[in-house]
This record gives sequence, structure tokens and C-alpha cells, in this order.
Amino acid sequence: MSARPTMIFDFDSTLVDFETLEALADIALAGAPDAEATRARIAALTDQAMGGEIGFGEALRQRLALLPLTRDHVATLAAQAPDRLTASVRRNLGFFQTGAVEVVILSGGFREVIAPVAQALGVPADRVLCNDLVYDDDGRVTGVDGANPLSHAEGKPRAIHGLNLTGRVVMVGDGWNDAEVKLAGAADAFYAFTEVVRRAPVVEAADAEAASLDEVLHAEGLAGRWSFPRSRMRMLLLENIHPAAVERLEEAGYTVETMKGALDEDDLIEAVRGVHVLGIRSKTTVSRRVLEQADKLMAVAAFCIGTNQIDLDAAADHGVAVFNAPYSNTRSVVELAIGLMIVLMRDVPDKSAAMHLGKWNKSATGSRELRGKTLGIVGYGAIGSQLSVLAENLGMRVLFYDLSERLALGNARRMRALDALLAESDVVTLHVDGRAENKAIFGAAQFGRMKEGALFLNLSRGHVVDVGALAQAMGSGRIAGAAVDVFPEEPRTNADPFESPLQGLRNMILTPHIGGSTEEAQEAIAEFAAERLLGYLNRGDTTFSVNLPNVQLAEVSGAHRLLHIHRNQPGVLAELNQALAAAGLNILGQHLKTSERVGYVITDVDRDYDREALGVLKAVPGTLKFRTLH
Ligand SMILES: NC(=O)c1ccc[n+]([C@@H]2O[C@H](COP(=O)([O-])OP(=O)(O)OC[C@H]3O[C@@H](n4cnc5c(N)ncnc54)[C@H](O)[C@@H]3O)[C@@H](O)[C@H]2O)c1
Ligand SMILES: O=C(O)CC[C@@H](O)C(=O)O
Repeated sequence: MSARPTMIFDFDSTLVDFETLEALADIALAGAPDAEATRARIAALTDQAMGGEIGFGEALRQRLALLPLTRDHVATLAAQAPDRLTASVRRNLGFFQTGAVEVVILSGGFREVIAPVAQALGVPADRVLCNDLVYDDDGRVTGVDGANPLSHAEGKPRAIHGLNLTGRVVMVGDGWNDAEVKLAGAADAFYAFTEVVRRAPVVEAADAEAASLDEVLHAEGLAGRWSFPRSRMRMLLLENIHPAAVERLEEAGYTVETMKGALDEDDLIEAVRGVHVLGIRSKTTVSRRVLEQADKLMAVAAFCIGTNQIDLDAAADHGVAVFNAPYSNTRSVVELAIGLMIVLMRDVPDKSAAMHLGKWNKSATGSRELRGKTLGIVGYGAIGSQLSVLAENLGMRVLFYDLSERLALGNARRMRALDALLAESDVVTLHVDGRAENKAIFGAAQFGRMKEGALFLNLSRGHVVDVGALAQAMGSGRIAGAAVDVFPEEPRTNADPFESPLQGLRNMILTPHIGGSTEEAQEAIAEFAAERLLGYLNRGDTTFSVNLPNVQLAEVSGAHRLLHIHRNQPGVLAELNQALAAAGLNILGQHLKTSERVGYVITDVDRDYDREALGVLKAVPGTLKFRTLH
């Protein structure tokens, strides 16, 4: 057996993302009244043939008979074909073009369509085995050359036998006629290629399923685009994350599963087993217990701002990077806060409720403008400070209180004490982060210090407010109106019930944690968080990670990148470099960044080294995670 196998690839739905006869039908039948029905009949015949229900030769003849095909139609598809390479083939052009491995294209399709693709991939013409169309004098297709074994049942194994190949022969394809190659003994291994279409009988007959070419190359020990096939990296996105994220991550080659709701701890532990990346929003608690049992987890993305639901220290202790989208829904929260203030000031919730009960109460009593009122913002971060600007533009006077030093925007006035802010504000709005120390920072005492008849808003985190105390303050009339978007206990899914002491109170607006739930924000979050994940997985870049040292890195090129996350303890870098030197690795570049808990070392090395040596690096004491990229 030679060291490198001969790789035989099917064409339709393997090297390219289309089925030739269906694509030709689209071209030839464009505008025809029966186009849809004919196309469906052709697709059904393709499926029957590829699933092994009818012979390939028979299906080919029946499909050709359904189509008024001409030379021009075939030429049109031939011109499009090189642009229709399957995504993983496009990624691995180098594999084909270097010519290091013998490649054969074996297809029941047509030479005119396959030839330009073979040329683009650098596969010689004598290594393209396929059918030849026969035309009449007017350029109409009349059939295929019947002398060619590929126009008949079991044509593929016969065509391969004709090549007299020696050494290991590997067949890659999506159809039953590809599986037949191995079953007939013409190949040593068969990979069912499922990137474009997955046919269960073909997968069952295969030695292995390959969701991308990367997987085939990895399994065969051949140099592919990536150190590890991305399609084998599982991503689990919970809580109805916007489809733009799924699209972006799948387009980059990863396998993505989604779920609508959140999971409780035990279910999450179960679900996260074997998962490399977890995506959540605010309702999934990622505890130390979850992280301890997440055997493959590399990264968690919070597709929102808050990360209080994740045990960030535990994640760092396991070398798991955590990302969020700190600014993508800021504006949405600010706009909702402004809207809520206006409707509360105008007594709209009660007036609207009365109208639903048939009561017409046209009155200005208790209805006020925002203009000239004082807004007290508690927590002057991204949301608080943007709200400050918009509120001033509406003519409000802005005070703020923050634990940290913050730049006062416009004419906003910083208050050194929360109580002073409470005493002066007509509206108090909370925008603090969800750190554990903020639990119940707003209770009876704080409501008692607010102005009589003031309004109160919480769009930050539910645990920050003692809702019982708020209900009492509303009941006593001290607080004239309130809007609450976040709650200490929130339902995991839309199907679960909601209960709160705030229900049924007058001039109380309750919203189901939708401050950041706008289409614009969700799409922006999806794109931002997906990019952070891809930067980390593909380059090792930790920019914007909320628990690992931030290192911004370019794409690795001409080198292999070794990524090592370790406990921040003395001597790890020295040991790592000793191990690298002992293994004879030539270092091209190295970065180290540490935080209180962990260190992150990125080492780019010459590609030429003994892969076995990498095992030593994993054994360096203090190692939390180690991986390579190329
Ligand atoms: N309702 C929603 O849908 C929604 C959407 C987005 C964000 N949020 C929440 O809104 C809050 C604010 O988000 P952000 O992006 O502005 O966060 P941020 O981190 O930019 O700002 C938070 C600010 O609060 C300050 N702070 C923390 N604790 C404080 C305290 N006890 N007293 C005074 N100041 C304190 C911090 O110093 C910081 O300046 C977060 O809790 C976030 O999770 C809710
Ligand atoms: O969309 C969510 O679940 C959370 C929104 C918000 O609270 C955030 O932290 O960004």
C-alpha cells in the first residue's frame, strides 16, 4: 500500500453543489409552462438513482428524455460550473492544485460540464471519467455514448477497474453508485459525502460519513486547509439566537445546532457534552458544575450584553473563553427606556387599560411632559451614558451615579452619593451591570428616599431590585409609576408561566425582558458574537473576551500556531519553551498575556516538526487547554 491514496471524487453534489440534470433542467425549461413538474420529476429520478432504488443508466436515460436539451444549454452550465464548487472544496483548492495526491473524477455526468471544473482543480483530462453527450446535427442532445460503461448500471466500479490503480483507493461521493464502487471491491474505502445532500442508505453503506472535504482529508492523513475539520466542531446555540449567527458559523464550516428556549443545569450538562461552542442569551446559567462536565467546550458566547449568568472564573479555570456583544443592543434599550418614561409620565398604561374596559377618561390631571424633569441614572456605562444624551435632547436635566469614574456627557451631573440622586430625581432608572454584589441594591430604603410621586425604571437585571419593596412603594403611592423589564425569576421559554408581586398594580408597565429585543439589535448581536467566536476558533484571537487576556491576532500564514492556555503560575512559559526547544520546534513569533487567573501563550512555529512532540506541551504543568491551528 502506497503512503498516499488515490482519491476518487464523484462530481454532482460532491465537487460541486448541484446535480447536473436538475441544473440543466433549470436552464432548458426556463419559462416553460410545465417546468416545475418536469424539474420535480427529474429530481425524483435523481433521488431514486442516488438512493439506489433504480439503476443509474436507466435513470439517466429517463431524465434526458424529459429534457429538450441543446448544446447551448450545456455550454451555459459549463460556464457556471467552476463558480459552483462545494464550500469545502473551495477551501481546499491547494489539496487539488499541488498535485501531491493522485485525484480522479468519476461521474455519470457530462464531460462538457466537468472539464472546466477539472481544469480549475488541476485534474488532468485523462483522470476525468464521465459520460459523453451525443448531439444531432441541430445541436440537440439525443442521449449519451452507450459504449461508455458509465452510462450503464454499476458503471463506476467498471470504469475504475479499467484504470488498474495500485495502492489504497478512496472513493468520495454522495450517491448509491459511489457506494457501489467500494461494495464491488474497486475501492478500499468509501466516504459518504454529505455536505450538499445526505442520503441515509448511502451513509449506511459507507465506511464513514464526511460532512466536508476537510473531514476526508483529516481522516486520510492528508494536508487540508485546517488542522481539525470544522464540520466536526459542534456548536449549540440556545434561546432563539438570530439566524444570522447560524448562517455565518455554518458558512465558516462549523456544525450548528439550535434550540428555542433555555435549559436548566442538569439538561444543560447533558446537552453540552461533546459540544465545542455554546451560545446563550440571558436565561441560561452556565455554572461551575456545567463547565466541569463540558468535556469539549472551548468557548461560550453570550449573544447579549450581560454575562452575570456565566461563572466567568470557572470558565477561565477550564480554559474556556467567554465572549459577549457589549454594544449591539445598547440603543434598543435606550429607546425603550425613553418610550417608557414618556408613557408613564402621561399615565398611558392606566388610561389604555381603562379604555379596554370601555372607560373614556380624557383628562390632563397627573399627565406631565418629560421636558424640564430630572432624570437620575444609576449605572452610567454604555446604556446609561447614551440614555443621558438622548434624555438631555428631550429637555431633561440629567444626574448620574456610578461606582466607577465615568465621563459626564453633555450637561449631565455626576452625583457622589446615590441618596442625593434619589432625592432630586423625578425619574430614577437603573442601568447597573449584573454583578452578584448588586443583588437587591434597590429596596425599601432606596424607594423611601425617592421623591414622592417619582417614576422608577429597571431595564438592567432582575436581582438588582427587591420587587416586594417596589410593589409596596407603588401601593403606598410614593412611586407614581414604574416600568420593569427584568425580573429575579424569569421563565425559561415563552411557554412557561410568569408570576410576580408586581402584577396587577396601577401604572405599572411589565415587559418580558425585551429591552434589547429588536430585529436590528438581534441581528447585530448575532454578527458581532459570531465574528468573535470565529476569530477565536480560527486565529486564537481573544479580542473582547470577558474572561481571558485579550490578544488580537492576524490569520496564521506560512506557520503553525500553538495556542496554550494555562493557570497563571510561575515558570509555565519557561517550561513551555524548554519543551518546544527539546522538540526541535523553530519559534517564529510568540505572545504571552496573563490575567489574574490565567495565562495565554500563542506561539507561531515553522511547519516542519514532529507532530508527536506536541504531546509534551499538553503535559506542561498548569496547562488548561492546548490546540494547534494551521
Ligand atoms: N433589558 C434588556 O434587555 C437589557 C439589554 C441590554 C443590557 N441590559 C443590562 O443593562 C445593564 C447595563 O448595561 P451596559 O451595557 O450599560 O453595562 P456597562 O457595563 O457598560 O455599564 C454598567 C455600569 O454600571 C456601573 N455600576 C455597577 N454597579 C453599580 C452600582 N451598584 N452602583 C452604581 N453603578 C454601578 C458600572 O460601573 C458601569 O459603569 C446590564 O445589567 C445589562 O445586562 C439589559
Ligand atoms: O436577549 C437577552 O436574553 C438579554 C438581553 C439583555 O439583558 C442583555 O444582557 O443584553
